[in-house]
Amino acid sequence: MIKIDNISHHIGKQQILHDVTVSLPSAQIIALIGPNGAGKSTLFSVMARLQPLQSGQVCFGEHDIASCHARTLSKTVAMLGQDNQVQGRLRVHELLMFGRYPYHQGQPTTNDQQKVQEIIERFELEPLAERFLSTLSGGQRQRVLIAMIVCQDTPYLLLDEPLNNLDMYHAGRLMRELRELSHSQQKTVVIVLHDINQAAQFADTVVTMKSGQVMAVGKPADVLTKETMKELYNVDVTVLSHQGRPVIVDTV
Ligand SMILES: Nc1ncnc2c1ncn2[C@@H]1O[C@H](COP(=O)(O)OP(=O)(O)OP(=O)(O)O)[C@@H](O)[C@H]1O
Repeated sequence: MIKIDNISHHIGKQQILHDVTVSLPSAQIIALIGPNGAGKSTLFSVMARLQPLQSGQVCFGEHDIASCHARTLSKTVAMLGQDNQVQGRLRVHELLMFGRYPYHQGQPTTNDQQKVQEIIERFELEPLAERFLSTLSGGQRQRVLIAMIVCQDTPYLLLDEPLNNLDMYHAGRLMRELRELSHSQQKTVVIVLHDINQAAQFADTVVTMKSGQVMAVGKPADVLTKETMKELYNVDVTVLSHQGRPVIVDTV
């Protein structure tokens, strides 16, 4: 379980997060949704200790981020941010091996090589494995970055808009792979999504955020309602149902 307790965060004089308190269940896909500027990325940065914890507490299972050793944290939580700079003169398989760094500390073992190969196959990256990152398209680069995060093999993954640049096939493939990882390997995947229907189709739990606060937590069918969409995005929608899950149609 991820326990987020009373997290407030200021940047300069502006308060970005207001007493965020939420418990997120393990071994699930948890979609974090909300309008632009709601504080989703800021919350992720605080959780992954990329920004200092100003108040409150975050625990990934038994690990409290305030006291957790850096190497332990890097084996516990992996995060894909929105602003990813990658070194173009690296080949894809070399970048994936970077994801294994917390384990090999610069000296990869056969186990690390096997893990990288497994992820290359799982994410259908064989045709790209020898390519330099500088030669990849935006969507290909995004797929490789996500694969690197998965190579880190942490029980908790924080993915900030991973579907950016992905076409319909690769977006669906990724969401299915993440669901498989969460259910068969008990990984807890928290994923910021702007595509509400991806959240509706794949999430086990949906968390909504607005103005630096958590508004609701629950199953997609309970949270993704006409009223919630109006409150969050000021958009009028029709909510249909497909195989027991909501489908949101913008009806403006
Ligand atoms: N470095 C910064 N300096 C000042 N304000 C910032 C900074 N970083 C973020 N903010 C502000 O904090 C608020 C929350 O931003 P954040 O990136 O966390 O939102 P978000 O929910 O991830 O948005 P989006 O969906 O647009 O990615 C926004 O109002 C943003 O302008």
